[in-house]
Amino acid sequence: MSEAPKTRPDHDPSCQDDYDSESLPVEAARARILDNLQPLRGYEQVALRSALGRILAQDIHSPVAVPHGTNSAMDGYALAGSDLPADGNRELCIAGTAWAGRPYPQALQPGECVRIFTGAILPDGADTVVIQERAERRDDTLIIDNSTRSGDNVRAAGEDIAKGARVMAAGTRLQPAELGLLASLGLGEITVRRRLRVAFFSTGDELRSIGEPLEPGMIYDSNRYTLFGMLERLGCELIDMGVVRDTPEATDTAFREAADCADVLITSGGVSVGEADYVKTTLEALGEVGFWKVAMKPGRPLAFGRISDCVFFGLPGNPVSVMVTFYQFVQPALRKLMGEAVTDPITVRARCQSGLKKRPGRFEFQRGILSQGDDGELNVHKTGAQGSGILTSMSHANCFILLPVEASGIEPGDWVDVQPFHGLV
Ligand SMILES: Nc1nc2c(c(=O)[nH]1)N[C@H]1C(S)=C(S)[C@@H](COP(=O)(O)OP(=O)(O)OC[C@H]3O[C@@H](n4cnc5c(N)ncnc54)[C@H](O)[C@@H]3O)O[C@H]1N2
Ligand code: MOO
Repeated sequence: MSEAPKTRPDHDPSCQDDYDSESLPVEAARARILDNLQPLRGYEQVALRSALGRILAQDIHSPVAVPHGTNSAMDGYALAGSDLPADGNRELCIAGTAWAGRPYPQALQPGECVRIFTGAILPDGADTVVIQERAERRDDTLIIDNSTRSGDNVRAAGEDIAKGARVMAAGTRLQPAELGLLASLGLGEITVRRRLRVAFFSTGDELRSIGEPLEPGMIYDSNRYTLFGMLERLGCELIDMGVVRDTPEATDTAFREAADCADVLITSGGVSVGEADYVKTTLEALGEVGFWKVAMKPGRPLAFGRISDCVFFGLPGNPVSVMVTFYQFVQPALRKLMGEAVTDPITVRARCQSGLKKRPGRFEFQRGILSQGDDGELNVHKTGAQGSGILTSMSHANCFILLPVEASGIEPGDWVDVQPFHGLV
């Protein structure tokens, strides 16, 4: 019987590393990227239904008050607050009906009320609605008690949005609530930022595309699919350049092509120090390298630079490193280029239920599963082995466990900072 291979669950063979002085701290790298980028110019007019996920180009000021008129929040009877009894009961004359969309056309006289339905405009002279459960109708007479206060059950004109008020700021990503809000203002066409054109390719002679046979030593190219998903979600216009061979010539040609047609180029692999890693040297030859090493794990070799006007990100080849560097650096950068108002992702404190191995000197983004205990406390545990090639660790996770540079390991029961994927990925 053959012996099963020996595995060390906490051992990460992809990163047996010391962090040299050239590695930038995570925060400095993020700042260096964001400080270097400005939102790109270019707007387009789109129909409201095509605006989902797009970035608003201009502030929106409301052309109308919302609600448009003062109206009833409940089914009942509209009357003047001054006709409410201070104590005991009171009889009022029911003068007519106000329907939603068909207002009662006259002003109320003292001692009168009208039958009213939710959403119907209050007639002149009325400022209060008595709900039907608190009133008794006898033919055209209404008997009310003293349980209603003046102004009850009424939605004032403009209580949600005053006419002329700023309802949305430029830089807002339009979500379903915003589409509804814009529709409530009667706006059918919206000015949004143009889409960002992002070219991407994988490097590596070991990569095969889906459908091709896998010869020994070959693997399927997964990074282009992860990148596709992350970029598509952000609403980018994608230019998928496939797999580029590990040669200086092929890398040079691909860089030039991308720089001609894209705002941003993202590559994966070939950014480290191996003989076949041509990304950094090609970037140096054709453009400028901002930096290429960050004191983090996973994702230490991360190149940032420019080829003329095209912003460049060279992500490491390891599949987890691609995702971590994308979410931590590329995504905020793309958002800024798109003109989106960028906010930091939220972090929460959680009690760590796993022991976590870590060496000081680099920031680590371990993958975790965050849950809430019966006592309401947040707990997190890691998703098994944390190697940079173990993509299931991202698929099973719902958060990053953030381990700061100086941390040297976590004992079960320690508190840790956690960045939930919700809103991030
Ligand atoms: N002597 C050193 N070796 C390495 C260092 C180092 O500092 N000194 N850094 C290590 C770290 S950390 C990483 S991360 C990798 C990054 O290297 P590259 O960006 O050059 O990436 P590759 O060598 O091309 O690939 C790494 C790994 O990922 C696999 N891969 C690559 N592309 C894909 C893809 N599209 N889909 C799926 N998997 C992919 C590739 O086969 C390798 O296994 O370098 C370390 N080495
Ligand atoms: O595998 Mo490396 O983990 O990107 O830092």
